[in-house]
Amino acid sequence: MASITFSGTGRHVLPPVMMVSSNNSGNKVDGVSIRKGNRDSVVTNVATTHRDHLQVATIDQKKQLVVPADWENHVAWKSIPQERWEGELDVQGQIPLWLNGTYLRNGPGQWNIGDYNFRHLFDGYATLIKLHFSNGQLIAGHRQIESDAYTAAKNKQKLCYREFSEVPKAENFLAYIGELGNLFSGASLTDNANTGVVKLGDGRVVCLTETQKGSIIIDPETLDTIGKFEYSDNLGGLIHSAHPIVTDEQFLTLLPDLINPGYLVVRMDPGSNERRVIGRVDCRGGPAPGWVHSFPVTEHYVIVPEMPLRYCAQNLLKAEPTPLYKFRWYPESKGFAHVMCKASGKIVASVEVPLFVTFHFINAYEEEDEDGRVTALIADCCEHNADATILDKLRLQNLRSFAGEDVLPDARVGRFIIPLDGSPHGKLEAALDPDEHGRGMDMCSINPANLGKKYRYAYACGAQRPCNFPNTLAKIDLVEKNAKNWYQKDAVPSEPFFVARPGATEEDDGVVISIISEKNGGAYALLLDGSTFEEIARAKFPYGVPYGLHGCWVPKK
Ligand SMILES: CC1=C(/C=C/C(C)=C\C=C\C(C)=C\C=C\C=C(C)\C=C\C=O)C(C)(C)CCC1
Ligand SMILES: [Fe+2]
Repeated sequence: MASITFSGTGRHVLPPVMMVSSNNSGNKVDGVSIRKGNRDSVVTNVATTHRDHLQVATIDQKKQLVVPADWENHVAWKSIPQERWEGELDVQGQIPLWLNGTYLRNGPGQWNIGDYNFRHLFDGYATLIKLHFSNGQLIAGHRQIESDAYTAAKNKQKLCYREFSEVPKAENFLAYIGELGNLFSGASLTDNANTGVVKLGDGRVVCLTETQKGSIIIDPETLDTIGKFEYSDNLGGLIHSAHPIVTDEQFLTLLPDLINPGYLVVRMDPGSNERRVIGRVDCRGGPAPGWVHSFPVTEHYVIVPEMPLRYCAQNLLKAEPTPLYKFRWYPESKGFAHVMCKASGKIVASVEVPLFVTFHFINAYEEEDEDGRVTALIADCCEHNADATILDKLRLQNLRSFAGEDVLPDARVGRFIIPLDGSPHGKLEAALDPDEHGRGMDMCSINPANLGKKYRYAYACGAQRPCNFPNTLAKIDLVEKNAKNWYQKDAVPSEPFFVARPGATEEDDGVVISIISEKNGGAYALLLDGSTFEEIARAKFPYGVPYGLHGCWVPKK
């Protein structure tokens, strides 16, 4: 393997040892192996170019290694240094004594196999973090999820499954033909459950991604991988929404149908592995269903968003990523919102809406007239101004290279107004002035007691510009239409997750948990007061924790 160090004049801290690697002869970070005791010597096989103040070192295309000179400092985009860890953290401030339980956060935390570097944020192998709160104390830990994709990569030291942007290279033509077969059967799709984690009504904790096979049961205490969550029905299909709606009573999700463009709306009861069909929505645009990373519900309805960013079979088959990865933007196919009655499965509205791009719905509720009749549904989401280029902005090279440059596309709280009176069109507008949260907005949570109901507060990551990635935590007041923002220079915070105080009557009575990755290689757990949005406690990790995606709360039994 090429032994490389960084060119340029800056000092480089020796990065930590990587796990997906069998070679212990040198230190490695994201596959970059560095000769011990000789950290500032010459790069092998690497060309250095200068872009403004940044030095970008690139290696040959086959290895895809792109190492900006300063990326090694920001721990947000750096693979986690070891496979597992657990220990008590020193707490500055006061953890509320009522906060007893475990916060779990999932996300892609390992972006390399040996010296092979992944390209996209969403490619990384799932890293599960826990923060266990008990009587004011905090035990933290992390562990890699043992998916088939991760285990195979570790054992064979190569990519074996199709990730978000990474595709295993076929060794010859026959292998390529076999690969195509594997793609159609789903065998080559990843089960790398790196996106979310949910606690089902029966207590099982499941990590999820977009593939159905990437539903993996874990132990919330030890973070052990228990095994696959096998759906026992015959509904088939390969993908589902990465964000099911999960309550103590039910699990609702969408199964996109790529053959006959549409979606099945399905429900699963606690204790069961069998999903039952509530109803089906046929797409109104084509040629494929829109990507449904998430969807919203109200008390009585499921809203099926049909986004013009649609799954794309050709792109799924390609060996090299396209700018929109497995998707394609079809503005001419338009955007729609379909409304299905949860009880009957009937579609009660299907309206055309302005073009939109969203990964995450925040919440939805029913608007009533004075006689209590539901006249419209309101659905809020993190909306990227109908600009799908956000996907490419989340390439690791962009995240690592453009820190501090104002390249994050604008985003807003997109509010859909979906009439139920038979009108053919719905509306989409900003729920508040996007400048309130720096025109950046994603990774949201609410008080779960308000799921599907009229609500006032959303917590999300926002932006303090200039930035290339959301870098604040925002408490958004949808009634007063303003936001409180938490910001710390060079910090990359993950999704602010709201935990309600037991017995609370106010919507924002609780704490907000986030994990902050720091430029200097550090990381800490942060607790903000859900009401004042002031810091109440922080606890430093003894090692760098990268950025992660979504979390859940497992209360003490
Ligand atoms: C989409 C498909 C796949 C994989 C998807 C994965 C692994 C993750 C998607 C995660 C998303 C959309 C997270 C969104 C985060 C948004 C952020 C941080 C925005 C910030 C901007 O302001 C498979 C599994 C490869 C299968 C095909 C489809
Ligand atoms: Fe998500």
